[in-house]
Amino acid sequence: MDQCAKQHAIRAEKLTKRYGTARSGEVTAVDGISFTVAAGSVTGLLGGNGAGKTTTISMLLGLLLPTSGTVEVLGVDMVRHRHAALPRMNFSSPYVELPHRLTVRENLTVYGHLYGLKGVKGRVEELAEHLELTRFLERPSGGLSAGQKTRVALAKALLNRPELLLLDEPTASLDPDTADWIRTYLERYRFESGATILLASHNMLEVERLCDDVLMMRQGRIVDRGSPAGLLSRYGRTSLEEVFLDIARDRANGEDISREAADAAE
Ligand SMILES: Nc1ncnc2c1ncn2[C@@H]1O[C@H](COP(=O)(O)OP(=O)(O)OP(=O)(O)O)[C@@H](O)[C@H]1O
Repeated sequence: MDQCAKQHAIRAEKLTKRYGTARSGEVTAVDGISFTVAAGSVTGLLGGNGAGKTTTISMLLGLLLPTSGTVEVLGVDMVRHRHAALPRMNFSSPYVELPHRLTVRENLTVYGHLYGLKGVKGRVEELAEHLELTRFLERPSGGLSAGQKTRVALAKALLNRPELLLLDEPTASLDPDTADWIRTYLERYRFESGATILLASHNMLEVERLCDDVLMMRQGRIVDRGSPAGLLSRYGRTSLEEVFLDIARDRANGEDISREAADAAE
């Protein structure tokens, strides 16, 4: 592995995705973005509804082909050789449901076999214990609460001990207590495994707490990036929520910030 791949878990160059729709013509969901994600970091992908976060994550996973540009994950070109990277990464989203009728154990076991794991039974039980799911293992997945489903989705995403974990809104629609539990779990997982985590989130407190680095998207472009503390100081704000609103509403306080932001986003 070259030095670059060791430093960067993700490297995207001029990544673009256009969707063609019969009714409204072409939509440019991701518009020539270039960015890196440092290995071992927790990086937040932020932006308003429709900014292009899910499309970006789908290209990182190799689920969507870019219209143009390149994307490298763990040193692997995801357009040409994604099968070399997929066993080393995983993904969780509250919007992707596991088959409802299968029990939690059956679902996790099926995924364990799909990932080609050895010792699937033991791994399922270990994760069930870590994520406090043991008593739900024989229950159909469809009958679980949102918080329980999120923990099952996370267990599925951790089965193969991923070096890169992509999370789309990991605490969406969870109560504050359950959301806090998930965040604490993710902090511990990152500390213990050294994994890289890229998370898309609309929860600014979550991002301030978990992320070392933040990529801000608007209309398919990365319009700023930096550490939460760096962004607060650059925008002269006391919370990331205010920074988010400044960026989402294109309300940079004077030209200096616009220029600094453009430099940071490069
Ligand atoms: N399959 C598709 N066909 C056509 N347009 C799409 C498709 N998927 C997404 N889009 C459009 O691409 C743009 C980016 O969508 P995307 O889902 O990536 O944004 P997002 O940042 O994840 O939004 P949200 O926070 O609402 O989930 C939007 O304008 C959306 O309408």
